[in-house]
Amino acid sequence: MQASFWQQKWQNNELGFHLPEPHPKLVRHIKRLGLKPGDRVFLPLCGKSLDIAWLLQQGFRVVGAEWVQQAVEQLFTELDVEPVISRQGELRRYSAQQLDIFVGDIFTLDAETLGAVDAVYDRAALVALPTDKRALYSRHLATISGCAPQLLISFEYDQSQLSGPPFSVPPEEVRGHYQDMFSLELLESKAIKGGLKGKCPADEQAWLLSAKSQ
Ligand SMILES: C[S@@+](CC[C@H](N)C(=O)[O-])C[C@H]1O[C@@H](n2cnc3c(N)ncnc32)[C@H](O)[C@@H]1O
Repeated sequence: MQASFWQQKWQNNELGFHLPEPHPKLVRHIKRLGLKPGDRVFLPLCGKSLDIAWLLQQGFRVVGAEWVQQAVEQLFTELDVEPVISRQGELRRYSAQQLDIFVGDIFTLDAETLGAVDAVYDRAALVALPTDKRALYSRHLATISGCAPQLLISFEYDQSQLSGPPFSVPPEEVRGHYQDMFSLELLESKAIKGGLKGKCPADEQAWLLSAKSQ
């Protein structure tokens, strides 16, 4: 997926992925990340997800990465917060109290720029990337986050029935990306009511990834 694909989605307001409420699996499973108030949670490919506002309300700090500036501007408008905008290498950083969003390609974000994170929450990030990018992404994410514990939400469906994104990333693929660095626990797997995009039978899965001790 090129930047232009996502730019167009945002420009045309084709935001089927954007939920009108915090993701129920985040709300249900956040405790498993073992976070304390003030801890910093990283949301790769964050869009303007309402999960961000929810995490801030729970007393966490949030850091995100998002390619499309329009998405980030909408996020800050909807939060009713004025960002301080600065340049950081190839990225722009939109900051406010407790919140940093890096605007640009996540693959250009390094650990130093990202800063310390206590957990990663991946919803519609791994599954938004095409096959050839997912292995690169999972390694990059683990590297820049220092193998922070991760709550990952993925989809599994018959890829021949629907072209992504979101792509089907079945359990064996999730394990293939992460099992050398993390212990994986499948927290839940449930059929999506009405199917994915109202068309295709699909399961949505929540995973807890905990770093293996070195
Ligand atoms: C499917 S949406 C999910 C957004 C959000 N996580 C949510 O749950 O609503 C994927 C988002 O990732 C952004 N994106 C795609 N590729 C990216 C990349 N390489 N770097 C940063 N953001 C990217 C897109 O612009 C889009 O907003």
